[in-house]
Amino acid sequence: MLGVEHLTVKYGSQVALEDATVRFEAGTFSAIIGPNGAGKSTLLRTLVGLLPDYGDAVHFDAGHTAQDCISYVPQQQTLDWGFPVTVWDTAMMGRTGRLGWLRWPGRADRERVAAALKETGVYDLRHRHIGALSGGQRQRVLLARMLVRDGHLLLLDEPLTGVDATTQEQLMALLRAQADKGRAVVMVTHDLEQARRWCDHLILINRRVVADGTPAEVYTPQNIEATFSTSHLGHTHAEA
Ligand SMILES: Nc1ncnc2c1ncn2[C@@H]1O[C@H](COP(=O)(O)OP(=O)(O)OP(=O)(O)O)[C@@H](O)[C@H]1O
Repeated sequence: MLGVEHLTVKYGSQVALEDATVRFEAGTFSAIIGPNGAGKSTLLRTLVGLLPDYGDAVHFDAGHTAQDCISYVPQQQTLDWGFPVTVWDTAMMGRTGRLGWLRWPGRADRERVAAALKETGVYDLRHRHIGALSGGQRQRVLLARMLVRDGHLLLLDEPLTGVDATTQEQLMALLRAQADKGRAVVMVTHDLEQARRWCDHLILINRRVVADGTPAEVYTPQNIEATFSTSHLGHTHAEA
């Protein structure tokens, strides 16, 4: 449904990803796993279209373009939580557009937002400003904003960061259910155990794709060693 072929991404002289070829299918919950600096966010950002220089390496199935089918949830800490909007308005942005009111929300939009906030467990907080939420509550609001877009492809960058164990399980179940409805769900995570339990497709990366397949195929001591034995965090040009 969506994939990259022979993708190499450089930031200046630094190689963040090298010759990566991966594919994500509808009805599948995929996890991209690797250490800090492995290129996970870079892969996701390329898929979303945030690195337009590499757009040629991204492939969609016929009839789709990125804009009409992707719902992207960036890392929570990259967003401005001081912005004076409520939980309700933030979720509504998933339908009406981020900058201003591209169109006035109608009854169907309000019903969709209410349902998503209930599904993610933050409906009772809908009048609260997003700055006054806990980390786990913020993550739930981001998921609600993703759900209301009703995209076919859900791409999430570390959705479990700062979330307690009970909430993590709820969020995983919610994403699993989205895949079971026929959507392609792709999550970046550090949590190999969690991914193994909930996902049906694992991709281990450490600048290169180390392993790609079902949890049974991928989850081997050799693959884990090869993925996590070296971190590319802080790699310099000389090291690369
Ligand atoms: N905008 C940028 N400019 C320069 N270098 C960058 C940029 N973004 C990422 N990098 C570098 O590219 C490499 C891959 O980064 P990326 O964010 O994709 O890794 P990651 O696997 O998501 O890491 P983490 O688990 O720490 O979030 C890192 O070495 C990082 O320092």
